[in-house]
Amino acid sequence: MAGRNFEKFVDLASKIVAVGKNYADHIKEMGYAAATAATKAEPVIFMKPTSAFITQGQKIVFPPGCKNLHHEVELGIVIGKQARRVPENEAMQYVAGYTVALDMTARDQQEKAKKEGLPWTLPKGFDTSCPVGPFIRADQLVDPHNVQIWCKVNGKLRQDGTTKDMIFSVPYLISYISRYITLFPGDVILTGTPAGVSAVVAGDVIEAGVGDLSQISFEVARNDEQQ
Ligand SMILES: CC(=O)CC(=O)C(=O)O
Ligand SMILES: [Mg+2]
Repeated sequence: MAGRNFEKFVDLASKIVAVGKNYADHIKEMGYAAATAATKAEPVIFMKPTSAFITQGQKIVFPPGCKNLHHEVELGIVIGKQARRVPENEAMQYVAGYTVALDMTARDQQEKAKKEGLPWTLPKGFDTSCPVGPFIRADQLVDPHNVQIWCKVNGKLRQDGTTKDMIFSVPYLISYISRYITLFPGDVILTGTPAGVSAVVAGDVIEAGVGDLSQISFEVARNDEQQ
């Protein structure tokens, strides 16, 4: 990790690994069955392509056919060195830092996929579905399990959570994911969203942050190819 510049982690990343159902209040608002001791050992994992990344100055664009686009604010973990089958008690050594991220979700298309037992690749992985903020060095966020994550739409607070409420911790997630998928420097893990997800329309401005350490502002645009 030493000597490597993670300010532009988006250019280094080879993948985005996302965690679902990591906050009990979001599990409840989505109408999912409550987490049990059994489900607690098994986080929900899905992926977004790196073409989903956008950074400040770019716009979030509705994917084709989507009529219900949701914001999900999440703490992003930026991986600092190759991680394969990492034990939980060593996992924090693999963290270069953090960022604020939006897991933009075509909710109507995700609900359809869920009903049909199909993957969430397009509802979660379309171009512009992963806006990210500035890099936060690991030493700037000493306790990633005690920081506010928030999201406003047009100045109105919609999500106001704390990472204290994550069901699966940062080291658990790195350890769990790296048992199956090797993580590389710059890769980003999205750690799940708290309650308050809601719909946005073209012209809305979404602001989000991890405490006051990393903040973003993105405008939502319609898709000009929209039928
Ligand atoms: C239901 C979801 O969309 C899962 C997810 O992304 C989450 O953050 O939770
Ligand atoms: Mg999410």
